[in-house]
Parts: sequence; C-alpha cells; structure tokens
Amino acid sequence: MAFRTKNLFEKTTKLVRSYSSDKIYTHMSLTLNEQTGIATLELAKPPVNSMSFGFLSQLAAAVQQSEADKYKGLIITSRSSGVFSAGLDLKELHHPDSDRILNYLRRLQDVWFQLYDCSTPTAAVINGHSIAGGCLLALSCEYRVMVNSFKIGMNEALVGVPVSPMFIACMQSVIGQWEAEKALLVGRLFTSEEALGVGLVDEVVGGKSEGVCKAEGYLAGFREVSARARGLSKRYLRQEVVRDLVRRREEDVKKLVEIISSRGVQDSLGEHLERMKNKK
Ligand SMILES: CC/C=C\C/C=C\C/C=C\CC/C=C/CC(=O)SCCNC(=O)CCNC(=O)[C@H](O)C(C)(C)COP(=O)(O)OP(=O)(O)OC[C@H]1O[C@@H](n2cnc3c(N)ncnc32)[C@H](O)[C@@H]1OP(=O)(O)O
Repeated sequence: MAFRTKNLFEKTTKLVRSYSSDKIYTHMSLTLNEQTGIATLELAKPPVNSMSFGFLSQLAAAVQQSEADKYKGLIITSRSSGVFSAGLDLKELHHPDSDRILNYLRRLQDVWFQLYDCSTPTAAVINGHSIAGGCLLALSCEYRVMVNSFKIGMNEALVGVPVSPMFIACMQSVIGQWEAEKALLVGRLFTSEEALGVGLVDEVVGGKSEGVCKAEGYLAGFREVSARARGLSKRYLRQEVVRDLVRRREEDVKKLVEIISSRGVQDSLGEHLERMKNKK
C-alpha cells in the first residue's frame, strides 16, 4: 500500500513539518493513502484529546487541507485506545481571561463551520469515549462508526454549563428533537450499543481497524459520484442549520462568554475539575 505521510506526530514533543504546506501539527497527524485518496486524521493530544485553542487551530488547518487537496474522504479517529476526545479543554473554560475565551469560542465556531460544511466526505471512527465537544466532532462528520464498550454524549448538564445552540443543532439533526431533548437535558452519556439504538452512531464494531474498514467502505461508496455535485448537495442539505448559526454566531458567543464567566458556572466547572482530580 502506498501511504504518503503528510504529517506525523512523533512522541509528544517532536514537531514535524508538512512538506506540502507550512502547517505544523503537534496534536494530530494527517496521513493520505494515495491509492484511495482517503486521508486519516488521527487525534494525538495525550491524555484525552481535550480541545485547547491550539488543538482547534490544527483541526481547522487539517480540514482546510483536506478540501484544498481534494481528498476523496477524511476519516477522523484517535491515537489513544481509550479516548476519542474529552471535549473542550476545561482549563480554557475555568477562570478564563475575557479576550481569550472570546477568541477560543470563536475558534470553536470556525472549526465547526469548516468541518460541518466541508465538501470532503467525512467519517468518524470513535475508538474511545467521546464526550461533549468530542461528540460534536463526531456528529459533524457524515458517518460514525464506534468501537464497543465506550461512552458518547453531551454531558454539559452534569458539568453545569448550558448546551450551546451549535451542539444542540447537531444532536437534533442526527437523532431528532425528542431523543435530543431527553439526552441533553440530563447530560446522558450513551454506551456504544445504546448510541446505535438511537441512531447517534451508524455502526458498532469490535476494534479500531475494523472501524476504519467500515469508514473506508462508506467513503468508497462515493467513488462513482461526481465530487462537485456531491459537495453541493451536502451543502444544500446542511445549509439551514449553518445559515441559522452563522446569523446568530456573534450573539451566541457573547451570551456564552457571559454565562461561562458567571459565578455559578465557574463554581460548577471548578467542582467538576476537582471531581476528575479526585477520582484516582
Ligand atoms: C454558532 C455557535 C454558537 C455558540 C458558541 C460556541 C461554543 C459553545 C461552547 C461552549 C459552551 C460550553 C460547552 C462545553 C462542552 C464541552 O466539551 S465541556 C467538556 C466536557 N468534558 C468532560 O467533562 C470530560 C471529562 N473527562 C472524562 O470524563 C474522562 O477524563 C474521560 C472519560 C474522557 C477519560 O477518562 P480517563 O481515561 O479515566 O482519564 P482521566 O479522567 O483520568 O483524565 C486524564 C487527565 O485528563 C484531564 N481531563 C479530562 N478531561 C478533560 C477536559 N475536557 N479538559 C481538560 N482536561 C481534561 C483529567 O483532569 C486528567 O488530568 P490529570 O492527569 O489529573 O492532570
């Protein structure tokens, strides 16, 4: 098999420069299979692929690269065997500097718009727990394959932060209004098998390599389809959600900064971080 490694995350400290562009990925690697034209984006920010500002910036760059280089498909998965992504970096949300949190949430919106609205066919291989922002990442792809015995969902209700409109829209569009309401209002985390039951994921498999094969199978289904027509159809199918969120994005982000900065939410976040520290 002919693999061209556009970028490789080696250990945790080494920076590897892509030779096709000037982008440096330290939190993920992007590898193109030249035979199939399908690239794999492997998230590699130990220990839990939390979405820091830097992580979101690299994710945005990788999605941009997949569109610019006209990949036939993009598979998002994790290098960790236990966690796909723990979601937003709670340290970015706890006691935030007012400019930084504004920029952070804007960056999150930007990367979501890029991924959700990209013409490249996308699939997520969820080979570990996928919490809140991690679930959003998977839901923004077109197809989801999940390895068994993990948890996925949006736990904001348990963290004490409201579920933001972007997260709600994605959940609703995949599992429908009633299932989304039931899950989001209590911060439900689904097992892989339960997620399959409500349509949150499309397939459940025994391991990552089987998951990658299933995702490749989904993406190969577009081989005979015009990429341009497909890309436009995807945009049309998703445009209602995008249009509404673009229209209100500044209003949403300012409101969220206000909510996140409030005493009550900061106290809840502090308690959540403390619980995580003490669980060991
Ligand atoms: C138009 C648009 C409109 C709107 C604007 C846009 C955006 C709106 C945005 C925001 C609103 C707020 C929304 C937030 C959504 C989120 O994503 S909040 C994050 C929620 N995530 C969690 O609560 C995950 C918590 N983590 C876990 O449950 C477990 O860690 C996990 C099951 C993932 C893995 O378990 P395990 O393997 O046992 O690992 P540990 O628990 O031991 O963790 C290892 C270390 O990692 C640290 N850590 C875990 N999660 C996070 C995290 N999310 N951020 C930062 N750090 C994390 C943990 O503390 C351990 O650290 P230590 O080793 O102790 O130093």
